[in-house]
Amino acid sequence: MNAHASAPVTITVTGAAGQIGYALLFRIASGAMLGPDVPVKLNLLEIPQAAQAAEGTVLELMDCAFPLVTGLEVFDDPFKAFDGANIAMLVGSRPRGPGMERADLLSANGGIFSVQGKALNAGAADDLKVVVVGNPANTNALIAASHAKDIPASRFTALTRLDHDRALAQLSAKTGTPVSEIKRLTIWGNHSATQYPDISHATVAGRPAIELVDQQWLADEYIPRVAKRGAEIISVRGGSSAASAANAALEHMRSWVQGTSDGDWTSMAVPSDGSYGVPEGLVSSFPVTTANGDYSIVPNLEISEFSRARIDASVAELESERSAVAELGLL
Ligand SMILES: NC(=O)C1=CN([C@@H]2O[C@H](COP(=O)(O)OP(=O)(O)OC[C@H]3O[C@@H](n4cnc5c(N)ncnc54)[C@H](O)[C@@H]3O)[C@@H](O)[C@H]2O)C=CC1
Ligand SMILES: O=C([O-])CC(=O)C(=O)O
Repeated sequence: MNAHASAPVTITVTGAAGQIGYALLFRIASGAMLGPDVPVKLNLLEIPQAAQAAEGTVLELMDCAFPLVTGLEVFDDPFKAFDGANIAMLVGSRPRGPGMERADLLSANGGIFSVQGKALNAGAADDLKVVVVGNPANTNALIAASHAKDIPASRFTALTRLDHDRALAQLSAKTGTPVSEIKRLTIWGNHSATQYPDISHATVAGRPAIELVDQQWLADEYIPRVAKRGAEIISVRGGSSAASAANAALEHMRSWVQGTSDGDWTSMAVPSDGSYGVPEGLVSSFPVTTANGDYSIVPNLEISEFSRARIDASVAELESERSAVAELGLL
């Protein structure tokens, strides 16, 4: 008799031999993403030069004897790796180094996502869910979606959960309140230094967050700290965030599949439906709730002038990235 109630979910992780891949795969295999009753088949995609290292990770995954793992395979061909994929976690791409902005990676990484969009279109499962982690994540998701004409663009999302979690952690530290007591925080816009971590609708232990902190701290310390945290990690750690990024990617997918809690929301970069004045189609971060495997942008939030200016600035950056990749012929 099959010990598991459900059929295995096929999860393709790209960049499997990289630092995020190494921090992510073991946790997915343990059931931390889809739950303790859901068997998983893991497809690991790498470039040919790194396929052997990914094979080494497979040996280690085997050695964990995870009861939920029903398959483990390494590929260097995206068309094979995405065949039948229910979930695609697009991590594989070059990280930035010190002194670079994420947008500097557009031309280096953009090409990866046009090919992967085509490969997903060719063979992924009908219920496909995609999260793009590789930077610049929002625009890479736009590129992938534009090459997957038969898949609804709404299935292509990008990771701003790490920014969301960083914003929670900083507000928790400032107010001396556990993160579990902080709700309704939002990351708007691009996963870049222009992102806007917004606490105007957030509550801390049931109280409006804006009553607990002063405006100067918010504008001069909190927002830049969260928005530039990636660069801070690179300078202190000597390499870009890995385990925290893997955790955020896992949480992004866990929320999408398992749902957000009542009275709270999370942040995901998703193709805009025109909400909050964000031009349709741009992959921009919004407050979202999730239920039954679908997400919805939280409607009708009041947007102050302070927030409006910041959302607009980040969206303008997304528009310029879209123009840049269109000029590179990547859309
Ligand atoms: N959205 C977010 O919040 C975050 C995004 N990132 C981004 O995630 C990406 C990966 O970061 P790391 O794992 O630290 O980099 P890494 O350099 O350690 O690993 C990247 C892996 O991707 C592989 N790769 C390259 N091209 C590929 C392709 N076409 N198909 C499959 N695999 C491919 C490489 O061989 C390498 O093993 C970077 O672009 C980084 O900037 C990192 C942290 C947070
Ligand atoms: O900053 C980087 O290049 C890596 C990243 O996206 C992050 O840590 O948020």
